[in-house]
Amino acid sequence: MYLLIPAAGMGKRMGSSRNKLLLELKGKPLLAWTLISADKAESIEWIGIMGQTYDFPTFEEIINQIKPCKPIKLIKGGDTRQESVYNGLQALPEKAEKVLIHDGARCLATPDLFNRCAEVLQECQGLIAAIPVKDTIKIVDSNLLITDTPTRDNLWAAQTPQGFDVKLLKECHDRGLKLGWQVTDDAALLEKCGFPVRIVSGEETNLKVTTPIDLTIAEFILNQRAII
Ligand SMILES: Nc1ccn([C@@H]2O[C@H](COP(=O)(O)OP(=O)(O)OP(=O)(O)O)[C@@H](O)[C@H]2O)c(=O)n1
Ligand SMILES: C[C@](O)(CO)[C@H](O)COP(=O)(O)O
Repeated sequence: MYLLIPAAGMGKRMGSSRNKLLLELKGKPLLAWTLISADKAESIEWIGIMGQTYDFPTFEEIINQIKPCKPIKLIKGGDTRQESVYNGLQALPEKAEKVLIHDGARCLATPDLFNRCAEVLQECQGLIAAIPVKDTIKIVDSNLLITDTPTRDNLWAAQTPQGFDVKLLKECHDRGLKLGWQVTDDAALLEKCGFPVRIVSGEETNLKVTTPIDLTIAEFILNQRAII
């Protein structure tokens, strides 16, 4: 299975002056934790990382320290996650038929989650890891007045890995580019094109490190894992 890791963001919500994936968590950059887990997943045979070119020297240092047993390719990222994934898809080896895409910022995903997604992807064209929403969600208008309360039973919080047939995902990305769609995950492109996307049970601990409090929570989770 081929894996693409979008890692070209800025981390605005983290308030960081550099790519948040280079911030340290228990003595290692966030990206290192993501790579270590992907490298441990037996189902993954090749890893592409999309980054801004000015971060490549630091990415190379991280890779040299981890010494992954899989080939790693650095790919120039874009201005949005969507563009970064688009570039990643163009850089896949020609023989790649299926691909998993996993945010560099989801640095706590376990090897088991990668393996489970890879296995299910053998039987479908598109999937995402997701977990049932625990809160009651409100839809609000521009005046902060509630307009609706969707039934929680139908609500799932999207995570990554997300996995797809390479040819189909490329077609959906091309269509999105042509029609100016802006989406925050790859599944949304398949949805808009009318293709089914399956849910795979995600992990509650698979948070996306987005704001400063997420770093504290991620450290707590890693400390718990070290004890067990
Ligand atoms: N131009 C971009 C923007 C985001 N990403 C990646 O997409 C993932 C999810 O994005 P997010 O958590 O939103 O990261 P940032 O864009 O860095 O954060 P922010 O939106 O707060 O600036 C991250 O691994 C990020 O590096 C990317 O590859 N290319
Ligand atoms: C793909 C994703 O991680 C699923 O939760 C998320 O949509 C990334 O979006 P963001 O807006 O870049 O945080």
